[in-house]
This record gives sequence, structure tokens and C-alpha cells, in this order.
Amino acid sequence: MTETREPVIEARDLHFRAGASHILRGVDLIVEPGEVVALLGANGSGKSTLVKTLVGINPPTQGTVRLLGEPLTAGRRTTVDRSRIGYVPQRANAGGGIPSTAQEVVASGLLHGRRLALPRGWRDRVAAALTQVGLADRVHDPVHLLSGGQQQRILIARALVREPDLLILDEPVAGVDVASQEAFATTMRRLVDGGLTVLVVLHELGELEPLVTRAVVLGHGKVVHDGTPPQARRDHDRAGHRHQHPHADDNTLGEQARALDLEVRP
Ligand SMILES: Nc1ncnc2c1ncn2[C@@H]1O[C@H](COP(=O)(O)OP(=O)(O)OP(=O)(O)O)[C@@H](O)[C@H]1O
Repeated sequence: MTETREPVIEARDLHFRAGASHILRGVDLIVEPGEVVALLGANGSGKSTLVKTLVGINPPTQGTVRLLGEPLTAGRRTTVDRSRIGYVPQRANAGGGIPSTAQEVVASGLLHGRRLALPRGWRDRVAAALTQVGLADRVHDPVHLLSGGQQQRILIARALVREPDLLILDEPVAGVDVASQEAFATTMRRLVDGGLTVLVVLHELGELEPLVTRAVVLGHGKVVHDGTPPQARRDHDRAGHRHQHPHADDNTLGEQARALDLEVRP
């Protein structure tokens, strides 16, 4: 993996408008190498829009984005090396209605920019990516016949096959069975230990909680918290949990935390 000393993600004063909607309203986000940042917030707070703005799908109407130290400028050829970035979109259908095999879908992750042919050794790389998500034996299976959780793992393999330095995931475990969530967390642990930087949109920290180094909470298109990851409310039910922290019910963060069924440590 290539060493990057500058922030892996550096977004300044990001705004995104769609028609009359002002969806992102001045977001600053810095992610340093090796961090695992959870992007949280209530439904409609702008998480997916922010992630799409960061990867260049929604060019910002104001503000700047730098990825891996290079500027991402709307409408201009970028010097950002996209082969070093893996992106897993939200609730995507891995098969796309076309009966592709797992191998074909994962191999498509090796095509980027002007690369229209698969590189030498692609079969081995695809097999290695499928092994990382625990689906090595499904290489020739049509993706549309796999379960929802397995399809999501195929999409994660499609991002991992690039051996990225930065992985951006939008709700990777939404609607995914527990076995898949555990397999995903184990894979992430291994990759993060190897130096991967991660920005992950989540509704709850779940199995990824031990990995998350920082939480950024969005509320109405703005950052309302950037720091310690919130603690799951289910902790209250655990034996020995000491109820010492305030619920911050009177501020915006409290609203966000309630919407997420989370509470924020003081
Ligand atoms: N292209 C667009 N045009 C108009 N409105 C949009 C567009 N994209 C998103 N929105 C609206 O912007 C708001 C934020 O959407 P976004 O999908 O970013 O939220 P989110 O935090 O990811 O929500 P969820 O948790 O439900 O996925 C929503 O009200 C959404 O309907």
C-alpha cells in the first residue's frame, strides 16, 4: 500500500444544492491515513450525498475536495489516482438485473479511468478478493442467485480487488445477515491493520464498533459532532453498565443521537 502523509480526505466548506434543496451546508471533513471514520446521522441528513460528493459523483456547488493529496475539481481531469480508491454505493444491486457471475462483477472493479482491459493476473486477484469476503467458492455463481448479504459482500470484493488505500462504503451492512456482518468486520479488521483508511456510512456501529476511531455525525447537511464514537443504547441493558453520562437531549447532537438510537459519551 502506498504511503500518504497528507490527509486521505480533505473536504472544505462543501455545499451541494439540487434544485431548491440545499443538501450539504458547509461540511468540513478531514480523514487522516489509517483512520476508520463512521459517518452517522438521521435519514435524509445528507450522508449519501456527502459520500457521492467526495467520490466525484455529485460535484460540490461550493467548496473543495482533495483525495490522497490531489484536488478533485469538477469538470476537469483530475490527478487523483482512482485505482487507489474503493467505493461501495448504498443498496446497490450487485447483479444489476444482468446474470453476471461473481467473478465478472468483482473483475469490473479492476476497470477504472481509461483502463478497458483486465490486467494480467486478474483471475488470481478476483479470487483473493472473494476469499477476503468469504465467498471463494462462489466465483462462478450468478450473482442474482446469491442472498442479499452475499451480494453486498460481492460489491465489497469489487472495491477490495483494487487493493485500495481508501475505502468509502455507504451502509455496507444495511439489511445484511449477522454472519455476513461478522465476516465483513473481520475482513475490515485485517485490512485496517494493513493500513487501509476507511470512511463508512452507518446507521449503527454494530459489529464495526471496535474498529471505528472517530464518528462524524451529520444533521441537516452540517457536521453536528466530530469526535468520540457514540455509544450504543443497548449498553444500558448490559449488566454492570453505569449510567453516568448525560443524554444531551437539549442540543442538536442529542437529536441526532436519538434518531440513531445512540447516545454520545461526554
Ligand atoms: N439529487 C437530488 N435531488 C434532490 N434531492 C436530493 C437529491 N439527492 C438527495 N436529495 C435529498 O437530500 C436529502 C439527503 O439525502 P441523502 O440520501 O444524502 O441522506 P442520507 O443521510 O444518506 O439518508 P439515508 O440515511 O436515508 O440514506 C434527502 O432529503 C434527499 O431526498
